[in-house]
Amino acid sequence: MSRMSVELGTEESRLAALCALAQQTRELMDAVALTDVGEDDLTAAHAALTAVNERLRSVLRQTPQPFEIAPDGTLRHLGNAVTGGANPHALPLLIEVRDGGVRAEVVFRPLHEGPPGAVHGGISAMILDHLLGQAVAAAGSAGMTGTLTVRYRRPVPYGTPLVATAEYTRTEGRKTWAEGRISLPDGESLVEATGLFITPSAWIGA
Ligand SMILES: CCCCCCCC/C=C\CCCCCCCC(=O)SCCNC(=O)CCNC(=O)[C@H](O)C(C)(C)COP(=O)(O)OP(=O)(O)OC[C@H]1O[C@@H](n2cnc3c(N)ncnc32)[C@H](O)[C@@H]1OP(=O)(O)O
Repeated sequence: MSRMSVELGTEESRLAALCALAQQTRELMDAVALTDVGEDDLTAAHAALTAVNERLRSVLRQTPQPFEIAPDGTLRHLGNAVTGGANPHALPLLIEVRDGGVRAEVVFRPLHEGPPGAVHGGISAMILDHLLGQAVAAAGSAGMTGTLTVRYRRPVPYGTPLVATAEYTRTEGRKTWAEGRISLPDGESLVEATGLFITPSAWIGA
């Protein structure tokens, strides 16, 4: 039996197929947001999607893909709304941990529109919430967001490569603070955030 035939049909192979479906779904959502086809095409697409929807709903989980240890030993959360490869809502954001902070390259899409021609402020806040949370987790103080303060300095464009970064700042007991921003590649900051994250007592057995 070849190595390929052993891997096919494993859970990892099924998860890869699920992530590919999620990516196709993102592209579908982008197409729905931008399509300018006529009513006949819209009606036909609706019928085709109804059939796909019914097929997928024939077997449903109670919750999205879990937070888990991947076969390569890394933590992953394929169901996460910001980073999850299996979640069509996620960009998905790929976060690197480095130099005492976290960093991700982001290209927002027309799907994320808030004010005409710019990204919705809630979407920017969501990305920063997650990135700050990841920065405190990387510093060893994982927690839930208690407060998030966002300063919107410039409209955030979609279709443009941007950089999002965050760093741990300090800890007092179960409270940890972090700060971050979404910037243009030249470093100009568009949105800045500070956040307080609280480690629930249950996570530390306190
Ligand atoms: C075993 C599992 C291990 C898991 C490991 C995970 C690894 C992570 C890896 C990768 C990270 C990914 C990154 C994700 C990022 C995304 C994060 C989100 O979007 S989180 C969703 C939005 N946030 C909520 O839904 C919170 C809802 N609120 C709560 O659950 C509680 O209120 C909580 C945990 C925040 C606090 O509850 P209490 O019971 O633990 O804490 P009390 O005892 O009430 O307060 C402790 C101290 O904190 C202050 N405090 C509490 N809530 C506050 C708040 N909202 N703002 C300011 N201060 C607050 C209190 O005044 C108190 O301060 P004093 O000690 O008296 O000085």
